[in-house]
Amino acid sequence: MEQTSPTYRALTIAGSDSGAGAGIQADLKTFAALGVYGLSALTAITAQNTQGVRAVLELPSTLITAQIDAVLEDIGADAAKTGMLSSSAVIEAVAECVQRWQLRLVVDPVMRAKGGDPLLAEEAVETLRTRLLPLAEVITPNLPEAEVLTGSRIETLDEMKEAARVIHAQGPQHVVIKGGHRVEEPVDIYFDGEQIVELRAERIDTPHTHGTGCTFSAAIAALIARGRPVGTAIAGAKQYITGAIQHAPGIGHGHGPVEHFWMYTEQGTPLPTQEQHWSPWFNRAKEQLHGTDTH
Ligand SMILES: Nc1ncnc2c1ncn2[C@@H]1O[C@H](COP(=O)(O)OP(=O)(O)OP(=O)(O)O)[C@@H](O)[C@H]1O
Ligand SMILES: Cc1ncc(COP(=O)(O)O)c(N)n1
Repeated sequence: MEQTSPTYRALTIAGSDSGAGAGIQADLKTFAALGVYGLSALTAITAQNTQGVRAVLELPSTLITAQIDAVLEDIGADAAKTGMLSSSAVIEAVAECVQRWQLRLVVDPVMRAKGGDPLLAEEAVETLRTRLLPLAEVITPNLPEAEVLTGSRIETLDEMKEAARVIHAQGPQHVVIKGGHRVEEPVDIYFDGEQIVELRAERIDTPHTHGTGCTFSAAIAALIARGRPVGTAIAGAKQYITGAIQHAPGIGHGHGPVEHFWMYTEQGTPLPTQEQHWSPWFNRAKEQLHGTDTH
């Protein structure tokens, strides 16, 4: 088959969310929505829904390394992102792979789920800081994560800007402090080592923000994989996550997921109702079916 455009590839190294709003599932949907072929290396399996995390199984580090090596030896990745890494052992294994494969890396330093359940062991914060932060091209802490990484309370925009500088000094080339947890507007602070930029958006009044951090960091990785400059990738990801929250389908009884394919919907109509988009191949399927005994 004739190839019309390059196939961009991005790898997510993260945990599975059975509710599919966050984690590896959110990342793969984001990659697909942004036209990037998504690869995945699972770090942990969680039994989770929109209301909370019920159980967690961390996978052996050797299996995590084996997944990364398997996909990179064969397919390769133009960019990668990390999500839930759960322990020092996992972080060590992932850092070793990132170095060996020279990956362009977006780190979402996931520490807790939206409902407060821990997703990273406390003992692992130091390993995250010393082993992974220096390898990160971009890091995207939310406010509580930035507080842990800086050891300071962060409330005001000035404190967010100071935190971005402190975290930048720990190794990442680009720092985005996410403001989703602010009571006021969800302003994100972006520092590239020289300039501070405020990324502004209106607060959307909704409980459905499960997986916003995963989706945001996956969008940055996807846009980097597509060859966009890092600053453009970050600003683009902010627009993308804002639209995804705006079009959240409103499912589940807690913090519901966002709509990853929002820009392909018409006025927010969910995709499955738009059968005209798939009518060419679906009509072929119906023709085949009508050619047999089963209707
Ligand atoms: N209610 C909202 N309205 C508009 N933007 C939001 C809202 N909540 C979060 N955001 C944006 O979504 C992105 C993710 O931010 P957030 O602070 O929620 O990350 P997070 O806490 O890591 O997410 P999660 O842990 O739920 O995956 C940021 O760009 C943030 O500004
Ligand atoms: C497997 C996994 N990874 C990351 C998150 C964080 O996302 P959120 O804070 O929206 O719950 C999560 N809940 N589960």
